[in-house]
Amino acid sequence: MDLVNSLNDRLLFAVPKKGRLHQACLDLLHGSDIQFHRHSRLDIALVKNLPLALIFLPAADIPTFVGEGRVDLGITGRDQVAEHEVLVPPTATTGVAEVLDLGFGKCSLQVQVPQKGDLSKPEDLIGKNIVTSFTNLAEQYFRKLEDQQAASSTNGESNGQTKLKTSIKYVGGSVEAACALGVADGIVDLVESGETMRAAGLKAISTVVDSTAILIKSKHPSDPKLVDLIAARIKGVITAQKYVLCTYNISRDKLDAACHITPGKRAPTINSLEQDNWVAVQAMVERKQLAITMDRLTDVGAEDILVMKLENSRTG
Ligand SMILES: Nc1ncnc2c1ncn2[C@@H]1O[C@H](COP(=O)(O)OP(=O)(O)OP(=O)(O)O)[C@@H](O)[C@H]1O
Ligand SMILES: O=P(O)(O)OC[C@H]1O[C@H](OP(=O)(O)OP(=O)(O)O)[C@H](O)[C@@H]1O
Repeated sequence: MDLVNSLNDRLLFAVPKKGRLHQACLDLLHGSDIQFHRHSRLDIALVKNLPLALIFLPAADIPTFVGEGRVDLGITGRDQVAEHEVLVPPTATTGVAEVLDLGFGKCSLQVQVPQKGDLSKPEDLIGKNIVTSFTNLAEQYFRKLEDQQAASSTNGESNGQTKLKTSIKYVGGSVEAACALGVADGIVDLVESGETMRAAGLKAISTVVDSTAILIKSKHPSDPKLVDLIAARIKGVITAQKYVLCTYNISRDKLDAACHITPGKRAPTINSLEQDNWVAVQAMVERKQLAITMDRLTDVGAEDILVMKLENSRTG
């Protein structure tokens, strides 16, 4: 099969080929009924049931391919998009547009320094050595810091474009080792639980950007209708993961209090029961609020509270 020719007339969708976002993306594709078979060692997979091809790329490269318009859609971290967009002028016709926040892959890009030592605030790192995988964001961050410092020492007159005093060096991974190895005074790296940072004897002193995985599209996708369809399917899966369906019985005189606790996405569904003055209520509840919602429903007199997992959804 001539794989490259069979990409013609297909929407191209980039997915992280490895790393922290890979499995969650595969689960999302599965939930969206995007069916494909990926041959081993091949980074392209044709989708069987839609005019779509998946391109498996490193998360860091996805904003470039989507931003240049070579690929129509992609999933990557907001941090990676921010790193790429630093170099895209605001008026450019290239670059990416965010379609949807996917909620997973939560982490923060933070400035970190050794726990033991004299460095305690970002300004202390001006003129020192920084190691990071996010050189554009780090340069932008320290440029702003240096400009602010220059402006305050010259009563507001900053000359803006002088050479950066802080040295920013790129490494592709294991950034946290740089301070212990004497290569850096501080690092700019991702933190989720903070375990990696603490294990390396580091502490965070500032946040450059907060991140989650996002669905992005090029500014001129080849098939905007198909982009909308894929986005709607993915949104359906994300919403189904975020909410559960809660049902309960309650007497009519307590209904107002109960509906206040479970207002649903639009409004709760209320059906009369055969028993006088009793109704059955059905409403979507955010999964993370579930336990507290059930406690409060019980307090106002709800009975027979049942919770159901959502398989998929299409909501407004
Ligand atoms: N610890 C983490 N917790 C949550 N999300 C993370 C974490 N680390 C990274 N991410 C997200 O995943 C994206 C890809 O990072 P990751 O380090 O997994 O990629 P990679 O360099 O391609 O993979 P690998 O590190 O396996 O070579 C990051 O840009 C960020 O958005
Ligand atoms: O706060 P934590 O939960 O410890 O997670 C943060 C770590 O996760 C990522 O690295 P990853 O493990 O993906 O490997 P890498 O260093 O090769 O990028 C990131 O670069 C941090 O090192």
